[in-house]
Amino acid sequence: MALCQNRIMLRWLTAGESHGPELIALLEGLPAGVPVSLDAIRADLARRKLGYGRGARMKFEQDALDISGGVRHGYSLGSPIAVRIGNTEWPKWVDVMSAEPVDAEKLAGGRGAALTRPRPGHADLVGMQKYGFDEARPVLERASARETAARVALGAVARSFLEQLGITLVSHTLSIGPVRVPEGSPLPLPSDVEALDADPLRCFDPATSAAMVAEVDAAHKDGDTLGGVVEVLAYGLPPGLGSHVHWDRRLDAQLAAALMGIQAIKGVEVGDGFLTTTRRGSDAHDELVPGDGEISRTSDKAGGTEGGMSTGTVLRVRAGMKPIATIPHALRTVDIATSEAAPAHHQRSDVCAVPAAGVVAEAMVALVLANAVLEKFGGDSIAETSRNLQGYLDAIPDNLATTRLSAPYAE
Ligand SMILES: Cc1cc2nc3c(=O)[nH]c(=O)nc-3n(C[C@H](O)[C@H](O)[C@H](O)COP(=O)(O)O)c2cc1C
Ligand SMILES: C=C(O[C@@H]1CC(C(=O)O)=C[C@@H](OP(=O)(O)O)[C@H]1O)C(=O)O
Repeated sequence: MALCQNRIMLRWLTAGESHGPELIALLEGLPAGVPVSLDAIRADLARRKLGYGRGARMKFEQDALDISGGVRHGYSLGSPIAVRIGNTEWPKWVDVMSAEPVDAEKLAGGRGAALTRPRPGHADLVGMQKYGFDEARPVLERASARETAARVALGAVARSFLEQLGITLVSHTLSIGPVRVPEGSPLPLPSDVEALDADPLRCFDPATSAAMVAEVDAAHKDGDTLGGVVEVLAYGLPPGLGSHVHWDRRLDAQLAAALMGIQAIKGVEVGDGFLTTTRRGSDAHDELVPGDGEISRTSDKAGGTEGGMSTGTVLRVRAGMKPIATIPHALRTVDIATSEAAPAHHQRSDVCAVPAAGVVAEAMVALVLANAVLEKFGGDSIAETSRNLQGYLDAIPDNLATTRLSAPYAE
């Protein structure tokens, strides 16, 4: 949900635990007439499972998708869209996650055993303190990034809405641990998405991707885990989404909050972000030059926003993910049942989930941009939103018109 307190146009909520029967997601405020295809959502759910270094669960668990409201014959109705994603692992967890009380002997040992050795870096310990639990299961079930499947499903719908307006998103992996795509590498275009999804790490640079695979192998061998950085690009945005007039109307602030709301994301950059802080002002900004009937920017260091508003160039945001906290070579912790030192609990986990985080980041950016579009242009049907957008673009006076794609990225 966008940060904006008083002008939320698009609302979204998810529910469900990692090993519960299903995830539920609701999207409210989408205009009518947006194509919503179960196959397209399934394709995005499959993309979220991709990535070299994902754990065993990704191989055997299927996302059983169903839409139970808001869509008819492949198009949105304008009513709330309700999505269900069944966890096919559920039969193994019926007792452990039952909504009804369960006899204690059914939970003794195995999956139902109390998790009293909290993992440093996960939500376990502070969640127990805050919610008054004596073991980590009730905390980790909702902290788990299994929930991101629900957000990706809604993000696929938001992406379809944006695509109707000529706005296309691309996400890719910039770094895994210390291995990084060289600075200044070309940005992937919408036409590169298929190739990106085929890459083991969703990295656009083949040599870097090969080095990333080696890095994941090395971490796996050492019983360790890795983080990294993903980037999301949005092509085709109009200028003027978001606003400079108040903190919670700023598009960059809304994007940062949405990205930071993804499990394990610890840093967000817009455009060149922290690199810009090392430059002098004369080298930090995108100069404006007269173009062929339109004003052009000479570069895109800002990453597509100025003053909290989209500039109409390529939006470029990054999210930095910390290494996975469930580490085979377990970290030190305290068993809260005995107050003795102990290794943190570990059953299985991802070695690296950065490529998946890129797909989740893309979904979050899609939802924030869809909200920003609806805030600016409104519309109860996609035709009305589209008309309003075109009317706004047509009304920008010639002497203020800017080139939508800055030179290096234009297709
Ligand atoms: C796609 C994805 C997959 C993840 N997989 C795991 C995992 O297998 N094991 C784990 O401990 N954490 C995993 N995490 C991260 C935890 O969910 C996260 O660290 C935890 O909820 C605590 O939140 P925090 O890191 O933001 O403090 C994953 C995160 C994402 C985005
Ligand atoms: C299930 C998913 O991710 C899970 C996210 C996660 C965590 O702690 O965040 C821990 C792992 O779950 P488990 O402990 O059951 O193996 C991941 O597999 C998924 O992304 O669909």
